[in-house]
Amino acid sequence: MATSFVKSTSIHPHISSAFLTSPSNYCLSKAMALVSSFCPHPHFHFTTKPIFSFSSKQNNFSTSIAQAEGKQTKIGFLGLGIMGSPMAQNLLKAGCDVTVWNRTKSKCDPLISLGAKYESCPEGVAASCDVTFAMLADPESAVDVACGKNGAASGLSQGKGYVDVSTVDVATSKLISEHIKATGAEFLEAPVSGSKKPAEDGQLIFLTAGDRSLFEATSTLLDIMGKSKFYLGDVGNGAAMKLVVNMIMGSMMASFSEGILLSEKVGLDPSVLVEVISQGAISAPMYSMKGPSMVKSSYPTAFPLKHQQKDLRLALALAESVSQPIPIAAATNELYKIAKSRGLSDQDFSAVIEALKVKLQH
Ligand SMILES: NC(=O)C1=CN([C@@H]2O[C@H](COP(=O)(O)OP(=O)(O)OC[C@H]3O[C@@H](n4cnc5c(N)ncnc54)[C@H](OP(=O)(O)O)[C@@H]3O)[C@@H](O)[C@H]2O)C=CC1
Ligand SMILES: O=CCCC(=O)O
Repeated sequence: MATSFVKSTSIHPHISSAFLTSPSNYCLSKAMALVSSFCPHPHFHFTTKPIFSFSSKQNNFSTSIAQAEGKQTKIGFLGLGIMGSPMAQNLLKAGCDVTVWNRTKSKCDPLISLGAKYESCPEGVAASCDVTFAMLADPESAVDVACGKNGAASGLSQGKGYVDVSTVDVATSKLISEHIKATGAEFLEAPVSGSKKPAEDGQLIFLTAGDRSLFEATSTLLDIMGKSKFYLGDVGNGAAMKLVVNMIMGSMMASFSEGILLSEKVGLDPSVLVEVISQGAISAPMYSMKGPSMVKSSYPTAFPLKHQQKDLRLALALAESVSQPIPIAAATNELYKIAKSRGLSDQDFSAVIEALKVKLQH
């Protein structure tokens, strides 16, 4: 059965909710929540450098105890793209000991300047860390980084953990899990819902599955990077949930694009359409966030279009595997393929609207 956990801010009875929700106190309240949600693990303890002094009577844990033990958890992060960079940065800002690697080394530099350590290959990161996170583009890169030459698996052993937060398909996640577990290490898949801004704000939603003990041991870290986490059972369930969510999202964006262009063609102001939608039953943050720039044909990249098409492709294969018809998603996938063929791969997925633009015939 799935279990969901929302980060709690009811830390201390004497701290008012106004204090906790004040922007200037948000980080403090979040960090306090994290300390109170600490879960012990048989092999390693996740501790962060104290950014303030706080003890929780509930679990008898305090940063000072962890310091006295002199065992700061070492966290690895592989893949520093749009998502990986802010996620790793949030771990660093929370005081964690972070070691990074990225295929293009220059993307490590901003994190190194914030205090991150660097290793020259995934194997080196996994060997030097207690738990290693991976945020990679697609199934191919996720497998390569985890299981390839000098991949993370070569540096793993019993007592370590590997958490893959990339969006991949079920078979890929199971394959990675098998390789990781063959080393004696634990595995958790944990794809995320939420884009660039939620990643920056530590507001992601983790869809996890795999070793429950690793889920519990890393919950403090997931809470630094996210606002909630779901534990969904066996490896593959997190990947499947993520693909279903992104299949819906891709179709929503395609339908929204059609609406914007149709409203314009019949002489309506598409900005007013965006406003009307925002007040009604079909309102969604995505429409309000992306609509105004789409109306101006501007697509600043948060979620690259190529990744949305990848997710639709993987969702179609998932549906095929269980003979579930998904005709809307199939048509939507074609639209994203057209957008890719028009050179829009690296733009935001909202640029799919460009695939629907036709020149008027006179
Ligand atoms: N952006 C978003 O809003 C969200 C994205 N996701 C998912 O998260 C994952 C990462 O997304 P995002 O950060 O946006 O993507 P980016 O394209 O910005 O980053 C991709 C990362 O994968 C690395 N990479 C790509 N190919 C390889 C390879 N062959 N070997 C090693 N490393 C490789 C890139 O390295 P390099 O820098 O060298 O290119 C980079 O670090 C994807 O699975 C995506 O679907 C999930 C939720 C939201
Ligand atoms: O995989 C990308 C998801 C983007 C989002 O949830 O806003």
